[in-house]
Amino acid sequence: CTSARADTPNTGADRAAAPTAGAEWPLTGGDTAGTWYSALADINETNAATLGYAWSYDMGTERGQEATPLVVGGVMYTSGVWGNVYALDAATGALLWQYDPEVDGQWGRNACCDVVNRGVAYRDGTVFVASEDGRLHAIDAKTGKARWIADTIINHKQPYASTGAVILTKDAVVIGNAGADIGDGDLRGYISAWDIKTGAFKWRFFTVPPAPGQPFEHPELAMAAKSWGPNRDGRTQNGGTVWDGLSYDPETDQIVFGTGNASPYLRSADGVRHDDLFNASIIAVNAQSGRMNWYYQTTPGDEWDYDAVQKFVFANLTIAGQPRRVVMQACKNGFFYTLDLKTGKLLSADPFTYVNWAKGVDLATGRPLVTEHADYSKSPKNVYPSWAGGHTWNPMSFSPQTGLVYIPAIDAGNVLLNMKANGGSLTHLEGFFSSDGIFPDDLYDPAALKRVFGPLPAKDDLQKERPGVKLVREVLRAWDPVARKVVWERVTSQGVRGYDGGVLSTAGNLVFQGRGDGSLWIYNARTGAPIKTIQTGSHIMAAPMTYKIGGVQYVAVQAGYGGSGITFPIPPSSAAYANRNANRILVFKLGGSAVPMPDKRELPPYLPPPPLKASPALIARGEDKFTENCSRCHVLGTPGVTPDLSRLPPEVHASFNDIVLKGALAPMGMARFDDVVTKADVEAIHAYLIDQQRQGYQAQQSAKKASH
Ligand SMILES: O=C(O)c1cc(C(=O)O)c2c(n1)C(=O)C(=O)c1cc(C(=O)O)[nH]c1-2
Ligand SMILES: [Ca+2]
Repeated sequence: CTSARADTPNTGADRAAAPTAGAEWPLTGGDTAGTWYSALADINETNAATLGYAWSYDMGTERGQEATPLVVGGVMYTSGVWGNVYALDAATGALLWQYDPEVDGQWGRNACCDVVNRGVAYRDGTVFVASEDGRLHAIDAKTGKARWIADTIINHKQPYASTGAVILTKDAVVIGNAGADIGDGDLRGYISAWDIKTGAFKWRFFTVPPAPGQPFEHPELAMAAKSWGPNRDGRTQNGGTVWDGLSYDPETDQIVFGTGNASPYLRSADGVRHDDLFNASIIAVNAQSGRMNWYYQTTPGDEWDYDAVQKFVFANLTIAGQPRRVVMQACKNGFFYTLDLKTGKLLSADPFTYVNWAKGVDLATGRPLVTEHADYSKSPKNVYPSWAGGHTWNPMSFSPQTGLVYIPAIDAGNVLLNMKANGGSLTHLEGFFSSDGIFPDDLYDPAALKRVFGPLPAKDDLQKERPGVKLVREVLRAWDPVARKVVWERVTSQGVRGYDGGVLSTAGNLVFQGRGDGSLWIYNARTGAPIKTIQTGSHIMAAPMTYKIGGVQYVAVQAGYGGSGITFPIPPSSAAYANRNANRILVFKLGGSAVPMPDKRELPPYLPPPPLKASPALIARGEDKFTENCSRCHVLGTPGVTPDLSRLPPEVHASFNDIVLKGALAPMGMARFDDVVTKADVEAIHAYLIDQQRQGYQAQQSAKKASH
């Protein structure tokens, strides 16, 4: 079902490691090789300039959209926030059905980076999705009704979530999960396999060993346990979540996946950085047994949130004169890895973006040559890449036609600090443990951060490392995996993070990528010359895909801002700053029209704040507690993905304690926090918010007066 259609040229398919997507797009990544490449060439470099709007579908939500839709049998299947599934007529956009997994809003807290979902899987009339709460749903593709549901989470007290796309092996559905950045570091990452027909449990592979003294669930963990050093407590020192990048290679019957960071980041009890297997590793397991075939650790003793979960691409490459079937990854840690798919042998590891945490990778040992600069335990360091990664979940694309990999790279460092040692008022930050990683972007203001985080380096000093290059930017890079170098590149945003999109390439010699500013760019795949730009008015983070129905080739992409960007104010450059953050599926065709713009964003006015009698000390404590527990999702005084808490209406003020401590708004996704904040904390947070509202209200009233 994944073969290219006869009416489409497929010039480079000999270099692909799996049948290429054509009229249909049956897997999230287009094919089992995960190339995000299509053999369709009706839209090509000679006519792409006439590409325009065909149809769109408003998904009814306003958060991050990260999935790539599938098209099978004329129907588009895709997922949105919480794991909602949509089935649409792929020619018209008419909704056939929508499936709501009915996730308890309390689970929203477990998602470090928004309640996103990265896609569905399809086989023989059934659609599979992982909902945000880690349940696996098999849905009848005709009716949209559940066939079976399996709860894949082993411990509901720990902050597990699931955001990645599931994969299908010959007879199983395989699911990963998330949560290695939050809580106190108590959860263990794992993947699990479930019978594709019945949903019955088959096997589970843990990525880190159990606590010392506990029995190993499978033999690989005995070896992993030896790499943790003598002082691991095992209760809080874990990690290794598989939150994206699950791949299945039918030829070797292997599942290839990456594991997330170790948690917490700074956890060494004896001052020594231990490897801590299998954190930040690439692993291949036998799809039948779940037993490990090989592993390669990208970032031993990961202290930088360098999850190795970025999506994999399988390809046939000639390396050093030898034909090889390889697995490639542009890792969060800034290195582009090429490994032999069968054996896991490391073939190359080269920086595809600016890197200063390691000097390189020793190909003989496979180990990175970690620099002193990477050690932020004693003083803050601007470490490249940032915790967001040199490349993250946004799909890269491999064109077997050009032999190039198109990487949406994040060329940014982050000021990492040990909060316990830096003299700030805060020593713990939810989502970062006792570290923090601050982007030195155009808005970076060390003076404003000093009370809470302690002294931080001045921007001018950081700039000296790379004069003339913005400290935060995003760059689309065409990477030659054989010559191991950049062939062309385009800066897609700079100054502040653009949260630009994933990539699609096609046999029409085209590369498609959306940007945070709402534009969809189409490039010549060989040269990088821009062919066409379409303004959509919607922030695009996800990757486009393409399909053909009734003789017409379409390009589709999901739009919506959120993901890890939920933590920060929406950047003024984002389309979601000027316009409503409408979650839309946007579809294009040759000769199409202009895209209808979403409504303009309207900020609610500041209402008069409730009376406040609070000491400056209480307000400062409120700022600390807000930063520690609330700022992962909420912003103040500026557009955000979730409500701006400096503009609360009277009814929210009246029930503030019940919302935070009793979950009064849990059905809307605002979880209760009574296990981490006390009533006194909530009073302090509320005082801080009222004070923020007072400042906003006063500024608004003076502006009104001035304009009269
Ligand atoms: O370690 C983890 O469990 C985990 C999970 C997730 C996630 O599930 O979205 C992200 C991260 N880490 C992470 O480090 C990260 O930068 C990130 C960005 C995003 C996103 O969707 O934009 N998710 C995640
Ligand atoms: Ca992580």
